[in-house]
Amino acid sequence: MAQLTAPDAPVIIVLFGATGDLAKRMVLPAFYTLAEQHLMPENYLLIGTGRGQVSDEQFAQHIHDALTEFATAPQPDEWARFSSRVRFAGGGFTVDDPGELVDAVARARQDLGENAQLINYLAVPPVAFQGFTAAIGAHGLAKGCRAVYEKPFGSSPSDFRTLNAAVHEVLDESQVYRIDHFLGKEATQDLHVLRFANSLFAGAWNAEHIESVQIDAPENLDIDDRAGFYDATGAMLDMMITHLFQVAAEVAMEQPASMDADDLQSAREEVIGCFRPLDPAEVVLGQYDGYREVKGIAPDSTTDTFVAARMWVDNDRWRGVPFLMRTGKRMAASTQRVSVVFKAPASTPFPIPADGGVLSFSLAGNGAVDLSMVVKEPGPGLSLVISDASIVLGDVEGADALPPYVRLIHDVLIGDRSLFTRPDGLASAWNVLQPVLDHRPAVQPYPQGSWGPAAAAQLAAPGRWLLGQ
Ligand SMILES: NC(=O)C1=CN([C@@H]2O[C@H](COP(=O)(O)OP(=O)(O)OC[C@H]3O[C@@H](n4cnc5c(N)ncnc54)[C@H](OP(=O)(O)O)[C@@H]3O)[C@@H](O)[C@H]2O)C=CC1
Ligand SMILES: O=C1O[C@H](COP(=O)(O)O)[C@@H](O)[C@H](O)[C@H]1O
Repeated sequence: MAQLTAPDAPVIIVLFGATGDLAKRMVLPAFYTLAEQHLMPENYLLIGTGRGQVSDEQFAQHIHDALTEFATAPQPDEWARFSSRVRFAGGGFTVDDPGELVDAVARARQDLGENAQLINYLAVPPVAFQGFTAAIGAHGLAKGCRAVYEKPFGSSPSDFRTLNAAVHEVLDESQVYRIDHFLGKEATQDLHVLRFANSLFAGAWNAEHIESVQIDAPENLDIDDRAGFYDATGAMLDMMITHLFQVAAEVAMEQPASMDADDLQSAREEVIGCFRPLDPAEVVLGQYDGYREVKGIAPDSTTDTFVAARMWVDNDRWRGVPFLMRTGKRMAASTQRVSVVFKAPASTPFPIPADGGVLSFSLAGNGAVDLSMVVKEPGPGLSLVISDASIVLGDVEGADALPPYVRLIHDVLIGDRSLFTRPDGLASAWNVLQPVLDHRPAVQPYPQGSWGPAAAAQLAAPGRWLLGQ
């Protein structure tokens, strides 16, 4: 891959939700990493904003604390350079009252020049997207800006449509960057690279050769201190309609005309239009035992902390191939694996073990690609066994893997939208979910540390989930 470079033009970043959970875990450490790796432009300012009154010094200290807790404690020289570019504009930001933000941006423009690229980063809960977008329009911060929206972009099909229309009243689509950080993972990008660069897989990437696709993202994590957000969201929206659908689209898409941002984005987002609306009978929802006792969760909550689904892709390439998806909190393991299970050969001169041909991608960390194959057990007889070969992406020669938020924020800085989602894809994703929203399956309990409700195993029949059973 081409070496990443810093943009030339000065940048002003306005970070909404700057003292929130996502900001401290991911976004602020990502900006610091970009600065440390000389991937920020020479001149930039980072303006945090929120409803409270926070001084520039307090905000800088907040970032320092976040780096120390969630990344690594910054080196004094680098920190001095970074912290001198940090500001905070408090007092909230609404259509009626811009608080301190408009003045802060005006001062930043005086310092950096009128040609500075403005980036509005909305690291706030989805419920706040619309109000901030309207205020960005009302107070003159929309013209020429790039606007980054966290996920989920909307909380229901109608909310998505309303939000999308409200965003387009203020911003042109080309200004909008909807983040799905699974698209920024190294191994997710290998889903398309490996396939389109190796004829070994390109020719076999279809229903004739593939038996099933499994996208499995169990987590043993709890909901930490995100009870309010999580109880209103649940696993289906937090993970499935967002991350797992985008990863499914990376597996299922047709070859893009080129690797240009528009072509890659089109190939991925268009195939979501072929995902068949889910049959509620092919969806299992679960809630782990003890969830309702978590602080901040309603005692009668029916929120899903687990979802498993069997989805079908209605096009010639994928007809008849189940896409099995599963994710949940407080499960037996934390892993993120996409497995392409190849069919056994139609005729063989010997009986072969099951599950021999599996190409799988570990999306966690820097990622890995694993191939399991049937081989002869070395020795005198003809005994067949399954053996694995693994490519750890971080060990590939020349590897300089970037964490997903670093990669995606860098893409925003240089104006590359290829790894961001598009409204047509999101509209299709909501359509796929609609039957389950209309006829929601009952939420079944499951023990903490398990693989979810027993009914989920049935979705994989006559096969099985490769992980955990
Ligand atoms: N946390 C995580 O691990 C991840 C989060 N995300 C996404 O990031 C976004 C932010 O999540 P997270 O940081 O956890 O959320 P938080 O609940 O921590 O909210 C972030 C900040 O947004 C401001 N805020 C909250 N509610 C409102 C409101 N109604 N109106 C105006 N401002 C508000 C608050 O700032 P103040 O009080 O200063 O105004 C708050 O500190 C969400 O869309 C989430 O889905 C995505 C991936 C992972
Ligand atoms: O967006 C989210 O993703 C995380 C999992 O992300 P990763 O960084 O571990 O790959 C998930 O735990 C969280 O609930 C969800 O909001």
